[in-house]
Amino acid sequence: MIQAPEKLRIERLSKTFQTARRPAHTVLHNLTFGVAEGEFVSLIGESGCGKTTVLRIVQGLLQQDEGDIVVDGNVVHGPGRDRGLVFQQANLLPWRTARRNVEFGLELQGLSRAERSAKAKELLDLVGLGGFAEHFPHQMSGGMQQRIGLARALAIDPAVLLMDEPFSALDAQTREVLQRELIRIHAETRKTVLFVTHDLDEALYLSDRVVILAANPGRVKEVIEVPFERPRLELTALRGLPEFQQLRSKVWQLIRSQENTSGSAHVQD
Ligand SMILES: Nc1ncnc2c1ncn2[C@@H]1O[C@H](COP(=O)(O)OP(=O)(O)OP(=O)(O)O)[C@@H](O)[C@H]1O
Repeated sequence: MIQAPEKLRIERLSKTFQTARRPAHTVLHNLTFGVAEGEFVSLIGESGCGKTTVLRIVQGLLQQDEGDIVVDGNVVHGPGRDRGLVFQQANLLPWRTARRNVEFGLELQGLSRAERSAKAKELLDLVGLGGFAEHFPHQMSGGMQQRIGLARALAIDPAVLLMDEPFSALDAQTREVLQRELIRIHAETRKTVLFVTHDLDEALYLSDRVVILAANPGRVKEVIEVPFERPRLELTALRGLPEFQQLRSKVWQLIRSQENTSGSAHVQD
């Protein structure tokens, strides 16, 4: 149950794409949900149902046709430091060290060099890369680069952290390690997180609630409370619980019922 105040509110969001070569396509229609302070919410739904579009609108990179994005009770317009985004690819600046990549977002804030460096080091410690501050991106694995991307997003101390399939390009083992790390970091920072994934187990493992989107147009189909206590068991152990299997199967049925009505579902079973 949500007890904390709402940190992020997505209110009656609608978006239609108009392109010269395709008929108008309404991707989102009247999409409404909220994320409470400190809560971890995942968005899941079939491929093309509009998950990334929601995140881009929340981030302010894309303009909605109708509806509001409300952060801390204020309607926001355009990008802002109150929202940090982690993408599928870390997109680090290759000529900068890990520390200087994390410092990037701090440079616009008028902090002194010493303050920036101290903050970046603290965040690199948080993501487990304290010993790699002076390494360049090409000297690091994909998983390490994603950790730096997370540290960079956290550097601006956003009210809401937006994550768009941040682990989907990683191998299964690295992915599990980073999922575990994200649970720890979320527990330590108590950040409000909106997370997009194709992976049902990942959504159930990480989240307090899972918002299932229906497609064409994208809208909330159902919101599922994830009842497993924190700190959570390892994913492998969680998967063994009958409660987990039942919940998983319920969510899977909800997603599949969309697939039957509207075509392809690319949610990982
Ligand atoms: N800039 C754009 N112009 C036109 N159509 C777009 C644009 N961006 C997204 N779309 C369309 O909007 C729909 C939703 O795309 P979106 O990427 O939000 O879906 P998604 O649920 O994140 O998909 P996936 O799970 O495959 O990443 C798709 O049909 C896509 O082709």
